[in-house]
Amino acid sequence: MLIIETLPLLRQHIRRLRQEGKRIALVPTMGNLHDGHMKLVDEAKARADVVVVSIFVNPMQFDRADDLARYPRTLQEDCEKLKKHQVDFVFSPAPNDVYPKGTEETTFVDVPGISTMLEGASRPGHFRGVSTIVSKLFNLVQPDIACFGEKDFQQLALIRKMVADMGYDIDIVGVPIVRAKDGLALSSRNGYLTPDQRKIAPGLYKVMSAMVEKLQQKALSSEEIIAIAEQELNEKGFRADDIQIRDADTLLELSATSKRAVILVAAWLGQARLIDNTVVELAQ
Ligand SMILES: Nc1ncnc2c1ncn2[C@@H]1O[C@H](COP(=O)(O)OP(=O)(O)OP(=O)(O)O)[C@@H](O)[C@H]1O
Ligand SMILES: CC(C)(CO)[C@@H](O)C(=O)[O-]
Ligand code: BAL
Repeated sequence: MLIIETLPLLRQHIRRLRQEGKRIALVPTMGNLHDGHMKLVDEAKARADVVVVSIFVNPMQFDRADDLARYPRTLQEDCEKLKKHQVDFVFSPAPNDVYPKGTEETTFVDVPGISTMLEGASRPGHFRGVSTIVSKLFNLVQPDIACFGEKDFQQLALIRKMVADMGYDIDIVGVPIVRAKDGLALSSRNGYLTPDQRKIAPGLYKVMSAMVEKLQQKALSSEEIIAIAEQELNEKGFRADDIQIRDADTLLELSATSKRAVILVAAWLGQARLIDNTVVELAQ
């Protein structure tokens, strides 16, 4: 496994791989890798000749300086895990090389609509940062496929629209959420939880699962289901942030023609803002 830190060296290897006709998969990450990331890596491995994992804590997608400063950086442990999964290349560039002019003055990619709704409204500028860095990674790595987790449901929708709108010839693979045995979706930010908070954390999945049942029973309106969920979360010790039931295909409000709903939950637990989601097929 080769760890590459500079853009010219990465370009050199990509040029060679393309000349050799290799099929390249990209797995973009911010590091502090867990089994969720490894599932992305394994999917990539199964679909390509060469796997490139990028590890870059992208300053442009953080709307809060404290969130960026404390984001866990564990490059050595990450590389050991990736080596065990037979990854070929780790790309771990320095922020100054990715953004030589800083993040304010640089050219950006913005996906209208999706980038300002839901998580985009809670985290202003976040999705502009995501679409810009992913676009830059696509240009550098020139992958045939790229894997993203369904845990970041809106991010996956954003990337799919960017790829369609910009005409990238890249197959986007969505990978189902990997959970701990107690239901908690794996996430780097789970590391911010104290042992007591970690015991409360699966409550987010439980409340979300109860929302699924209520939605399928059709006895309550979406507003009523959301209000109950907020109350349940707050009673468990969370601070409910944003709870939504949307059309899974458009991310807009549910309508009579919606085929699938997505329940999106975001709640604070101590220092961690946890997110989760689940898709519900709607009987017509
Ligand atoms: N539990 C999971 N199951 C499946 N995919 C995941 C999971 N957690 C993260 N991913 C995916 O891994 C990729 C990199 O995510 P990232 O490095 O931000 O990790 P994270 O654990 O989501 O961290 P964060 O705390 O920032 O949310 C994204 O495509 C993300 O959706
Ligand atoms: C896709 C991504 C690596 C871009 O920085 C990030 O948003 C993430 O980890 O999901
Ligand atoms: N996995 C999403 C990246 C972020 O929270 O910034």
